Amino acid sequence: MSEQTYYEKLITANDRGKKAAGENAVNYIEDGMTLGLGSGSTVYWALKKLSEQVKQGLNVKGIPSSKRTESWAKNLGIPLTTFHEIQELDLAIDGADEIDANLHLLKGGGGSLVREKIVNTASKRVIIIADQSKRVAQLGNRPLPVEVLPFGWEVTAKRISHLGAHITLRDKENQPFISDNGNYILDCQFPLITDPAELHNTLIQLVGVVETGLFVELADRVILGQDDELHYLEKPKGGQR
Ligand SMILES: O=C[C@H](O)[C@H](O)[C@H](O)COP(=O)(O)O
Repeated sequence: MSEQTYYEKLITANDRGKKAAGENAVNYIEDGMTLGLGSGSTVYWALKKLSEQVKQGLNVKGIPSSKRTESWAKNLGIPLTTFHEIQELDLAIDGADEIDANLHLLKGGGGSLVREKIVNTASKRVIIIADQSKRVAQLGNRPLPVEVLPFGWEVTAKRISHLGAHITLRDKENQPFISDNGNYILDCQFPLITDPAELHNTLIQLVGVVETGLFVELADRVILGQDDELHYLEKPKGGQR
């Protein structure tokens, strides 16, 4: 079964929620905008809807946050640009693996966290789309993806484990998973994460760590879907980008 056919099966309420949230996010796109195109199965639906509007004459340009998104966008006829041409984007639309009440995110389930963070931080506004199951009281129910340099990854993993995490080197078909940037991903199961900013700041200082999947104060709005029903979460007042 192709990846696209798999996504389009829409078996569960959460599958249908991803579609509803992804399609709804396209309402925030205006003619002439430059877009950050996030990664994952929820973003797939946003791209599909966006492609319909592009066919009807909407003028936008996007920067994809993964090779997979780039290939989808090309197949769907969405015009692309690069950071060589433009360094600030109007709006990024991206998925997430966990979302807490402060709109802090845990991301990287698909291994695209580095490019996603570059794209999101380059965007004036970030809208996160997800099914309702991604909403959590506290981040860290699932392992935190951390992208690391392959050289000496064992040393980096040991240092992270000293911070209290159980580490698994992500694999794909019995080989280490390689990110779009040629790096490894360590899936780090911490006890629940009480202070995402502090944990990110600690991890990012370790030599060998390229980026963490903690996205703190980056999301401006979250659209959560379950079946056809949508719920919106706004960044708490006083939050900064
Ligand atoms: O690396 C992957 C990304 O962070 C995705 O945005 C995240 O895993 C959510 O993916 P999905 O929409 O497939 O649940």
